[in-house]
Amino acid sequence: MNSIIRQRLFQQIVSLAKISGRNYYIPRRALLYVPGDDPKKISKSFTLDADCIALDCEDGVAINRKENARETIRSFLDKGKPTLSRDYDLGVRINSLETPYWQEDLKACLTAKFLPDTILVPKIETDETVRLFSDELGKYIGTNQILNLIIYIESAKAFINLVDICKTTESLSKTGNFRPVCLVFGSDDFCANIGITRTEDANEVLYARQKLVLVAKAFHLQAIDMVYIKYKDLEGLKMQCQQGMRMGYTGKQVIHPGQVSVVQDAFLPSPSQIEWALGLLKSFEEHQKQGKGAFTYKGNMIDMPTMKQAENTAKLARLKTS
Ligand SMILES: CC(=O)SCCNC(=O)CCNC(=O)[C@H](O)C(C)(C)COP(=O)(O)OP(=O)(O)OC[C@H]1O[C@@H](n2cnc3c(N)ncnc32)[C@H](O)[C@@H]1OP(=O)(O)O
Ligand SMILES: O=CC(=O)O
Ligand SMILES: [Mg+2]
Repeated sequence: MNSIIRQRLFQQIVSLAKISGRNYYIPRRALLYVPGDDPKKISKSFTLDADCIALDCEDGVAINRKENARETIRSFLDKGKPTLSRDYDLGVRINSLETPYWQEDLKACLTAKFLPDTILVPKIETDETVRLFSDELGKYIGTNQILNLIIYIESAKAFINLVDICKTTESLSKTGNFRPVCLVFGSDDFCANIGITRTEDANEVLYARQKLVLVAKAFHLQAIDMVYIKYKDLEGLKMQCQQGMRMGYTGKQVIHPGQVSVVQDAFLPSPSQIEWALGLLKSFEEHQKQGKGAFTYKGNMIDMPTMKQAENTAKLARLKTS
């Protein structure tokens, strides 16, 4: 029941934003990977209600299927983006710019009859890579067309260069034909890169996971959390979503249909959190009028920072639309 109420709330907010004509923000709570060489899975992905579908040319596709993946993706794009009951983001994850595949991947999707909404670029390690991507994009699409760009940070070197990567991306986007929208924490590649393996509590990636959020927020980007590869364990997935959300993540990568609704539910505030936030904000306003900066609400001392936290909760839904 709670999830139905939250889903309705979410829909209402999206509709309101559209009516008011504000710049429409695409929420990406679940970013679902679909192997690009699997037409059956691609068709299925359009039935799953995921906020973001990433047709994958990269690690979900075997080396000897790269060509097949880009051709399959192109044939789906040629048919046009399927209209679903609500808006979603349709993207293509190309291969890393360090590989011999990425230019063909980009060409295949940018010369299709209909463009994807978004290009997801994995394993970006330096701002030079962003320049290279921007130049290549400019060969195919005009200045009146803007694609969303999702950047993957998944190595030690990428973390060292993260601020430069974001600064250059922001600056190039002012004149280029892309708009940076998200940073993704590629935890699995990150672990491989620094020579460790993932554990259930994810303590080994804590610093990197937090750093990604910090920089994403500084550049007004959405932060997409790591994949939960034990895809049949939905309780574990929910706990990891809540952990990520508490850190400031706005969404999570998913690999299986069963993960979509768990993640999308987890990345909305619960009705009780919304009620708490709205009650607190009302009470704050009344106390301000009485000249009281600090007061008690439901047993807790409230002042300006707590009010701002309540505002964050109340705005979370609005954040998805502004
Ligand atoms: C670290 C990273 O880079 S993560 C990104 C790269 N990895 C990926 O993209 C992996 C994506 N996921 C998958 O390929 C699959 O989910 C697997 C291999 C993990 C499991 O696949 P299956 O054994 O087919 O799972 P399962 O049988 O439970 O699937 C149930 C249904 O969902 C479909 N399905 C499974 N995964 C997906 C998906 N990612 N997208 C769309 N549909 C899917 C199956 O085709 C099947 O459909 P059906 O019931 O109509 O026959
Ligand atoms: O691309 C994602 C990852 O975890 O690696
Ligand atoms: Mg990766």
